[in-house]
Amino acid sequence: MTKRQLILEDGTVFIGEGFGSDRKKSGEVVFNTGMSGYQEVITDPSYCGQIVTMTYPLVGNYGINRDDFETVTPFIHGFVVKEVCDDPSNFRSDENLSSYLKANDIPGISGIDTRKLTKIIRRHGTMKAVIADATESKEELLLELTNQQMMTNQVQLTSAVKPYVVPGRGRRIVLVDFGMKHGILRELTKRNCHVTVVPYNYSAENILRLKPDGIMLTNGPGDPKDVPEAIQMVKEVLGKIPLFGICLGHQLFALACGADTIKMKFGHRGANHPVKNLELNKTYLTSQNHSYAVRPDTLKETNLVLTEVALNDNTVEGIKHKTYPAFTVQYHPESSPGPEDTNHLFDNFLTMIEQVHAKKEEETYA
Ligand SMILES: NC(=O)CC[C@H](N)C(=O)O
Repeated sequence: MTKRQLILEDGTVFIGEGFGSDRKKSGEVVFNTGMSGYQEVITDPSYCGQIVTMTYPLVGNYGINRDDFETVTPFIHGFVVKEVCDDPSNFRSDENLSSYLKANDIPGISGIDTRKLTKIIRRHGTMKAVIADATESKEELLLELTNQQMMTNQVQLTSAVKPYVVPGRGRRIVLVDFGMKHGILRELTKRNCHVTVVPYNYSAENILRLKPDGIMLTNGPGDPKDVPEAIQMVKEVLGKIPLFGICLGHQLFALACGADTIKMKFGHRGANHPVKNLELNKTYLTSQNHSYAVRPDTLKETNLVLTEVALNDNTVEGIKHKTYPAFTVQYHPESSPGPEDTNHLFDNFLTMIEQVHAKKEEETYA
């Protein structure tokens, strides 16, 4: 095994063993607290450009299988673990983690103190980092890293390029793809929806032309303010078609309604984030992956209602429109990976669509 190094922007150096690809790559280093679900994490496009470290100490033990991909092409820039398992044991396993990362050009580093790394990120906030061969000069790598810009406009890389249809016999949903996790598509097709997936910059006019029963905004990487086309589109479809948004989709909806977003110090990434639904007075365990959040103080001047908050730090986790059929969540009701406590939100979306249709019919035939 080759010795590799992980260098952080603040000069901290971790030496470990390489696995996966042996190329040098930099990115924003973040941590995920899930105890399993590494395959879904690696293939979640919202991590585009990030180096992900898992806080759970053993990763790779059930291998990589053909079922759990969240996208075909992974977008993460590096993977950091305490211990990597090269001999997975699971009936679904097709290959080990290292060979999967190697095939997808993603460098990995193992054998480092991931608790220490996580504590540094928590104290300092997320920062730039690079994974490189241990023989490379630390000073030069650090200089290179300091001069590098954090990645922006990642949605352009992760979104679908052209629209496509996943046929079904149920309600017609336009799914605006900012870097969609396949879990979202799965939840819609499971409910027989006829889904038209469209790119991030598809106009409101073109969406309305498809005569959808509902519009869904997916998750996606980076800063929501990097996607002004989508904010404009949401403004134009709002009130016309029922809308549901997840994660980046939630942030874009908030911006379109006049609220603001901020970058968090180190974000939320994991499979056990407690969220309280203020309307139902119920707490759910949720799967999360976000760096940005809606500013609660900016909701006052909008037509939005705060519906859910994170119990760990009061982050805005859910909002809805006061008058229009539209609601969004910051967390992942499609889970993958994580608990399925909030899977019913897809049913709520379809119920909302039925109610809008029933009302329209009533008005037409009254
Ligand atoms: N998973 C997501 O959609 C993440 C949204 C946004 N990129 C953030 O980091 O906050």
